[in-house]
Amino acid sequence: MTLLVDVRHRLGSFAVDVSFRSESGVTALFGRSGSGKTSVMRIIAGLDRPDDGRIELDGDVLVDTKKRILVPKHRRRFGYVFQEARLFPHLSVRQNLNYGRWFAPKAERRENFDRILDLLGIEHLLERRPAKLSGGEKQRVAIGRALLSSPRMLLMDEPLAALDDARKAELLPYLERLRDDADIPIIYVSHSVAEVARLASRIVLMNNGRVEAVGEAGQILGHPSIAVAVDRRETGALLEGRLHAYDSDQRLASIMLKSAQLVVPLAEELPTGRPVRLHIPARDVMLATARPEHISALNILPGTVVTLMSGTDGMCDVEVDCGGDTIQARLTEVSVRRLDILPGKHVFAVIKTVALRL
Ligand SMILES: Nc1ncnc2c1ncn2[C@@H]1O[C@H](COP(=O)(O)OP(=O)(O)OP(=O)(O)O)[C@@H](O)[C@H]1O
Repeated sequence: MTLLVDVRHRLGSFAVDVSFRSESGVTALFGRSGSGKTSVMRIIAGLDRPDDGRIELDGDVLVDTKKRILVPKHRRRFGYVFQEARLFPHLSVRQNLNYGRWFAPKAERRENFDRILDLLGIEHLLERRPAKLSGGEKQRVAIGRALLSSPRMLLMDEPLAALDDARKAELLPYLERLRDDADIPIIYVSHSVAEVARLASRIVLMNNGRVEAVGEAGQILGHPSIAVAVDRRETGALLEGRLHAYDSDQRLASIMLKSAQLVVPLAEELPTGRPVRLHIPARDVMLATARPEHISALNILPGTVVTLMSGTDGMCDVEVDCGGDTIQARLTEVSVRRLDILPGKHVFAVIKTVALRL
């Protein structure tokens, strides 16, 4: 699946001018509040007509202002999930789900009801009314309803924003399953680095109505331009690995990276071999020039300094290659000078275990 977006649109004093391509998997529209994410999503959805531009999905032209083509919203066959679930309160979960199914063209009304119930873990909720569901359960039903319309693409606008942290944590694994098993491309609007780090395959970084950068999630989250979207405190490296082992007594998982291993807190066991992602904020990484001893940190990785990027705040971000994975550490300029940190120097990256979360 390839979505091509190249549009310009004025909203009062705010101007949207974006151009990007999105492939399958989850493409996150990521940026600060007011950067224009929802405005772009509305144009893709067909809720707003852009002043100028083109949108194309797999060669199918949805918008071409020059040729006066504007495929209406209901013909675009997209599924939508918003911040709030917007379920019909007077209908049961089963009836809400069937409502979604009704929108699928008959020829494409795939018999995937059971598969979707299983994917989202909602089979036990079928006879309940929305008022008797938690926020996370409501969102799972809303996602199920969207999927049952056999959409060509799923548009999700901050689907976790209205949930508390516990419910967010509960819903995230379902969104991961959706990404990995449902075989449907997703455009996901978010301003949360934790969500995007966990879910996005690609990131379209938005700033003031424009695209600041586009690329693989790890590449964008580790790039200095990410500062337009997140506070510097949150920036860091995104690493991919596999669950190697789980210690249920200590509730610690061991994650195999390219060649290094990390220990990460994990409340519930996951199958070994499962791919996982870890976002390691640079502020939670220290550097030492000799292997530290008598230290509480469980994660001490040998590596080689690759680059140094000085900020304007007396801090310096140091990239360290640890056996093929690049980790970022934020140090004061004073420490950089004191330890004589330079490209090529051998160091040990010390990562606080409790800062890591799967
Ligand atoms: N219909 C409109 N008329 C005028 N200005 C608008 C209109 N819709 C949005 N805006 C402005 O456009 C800018 C971008 O808004 P948008 O909702 O797209 O941002 P966002 O990145 O999705 O933000 P948030 O994360 O807060 O939802 C904001 O300054 C907003 O006030």
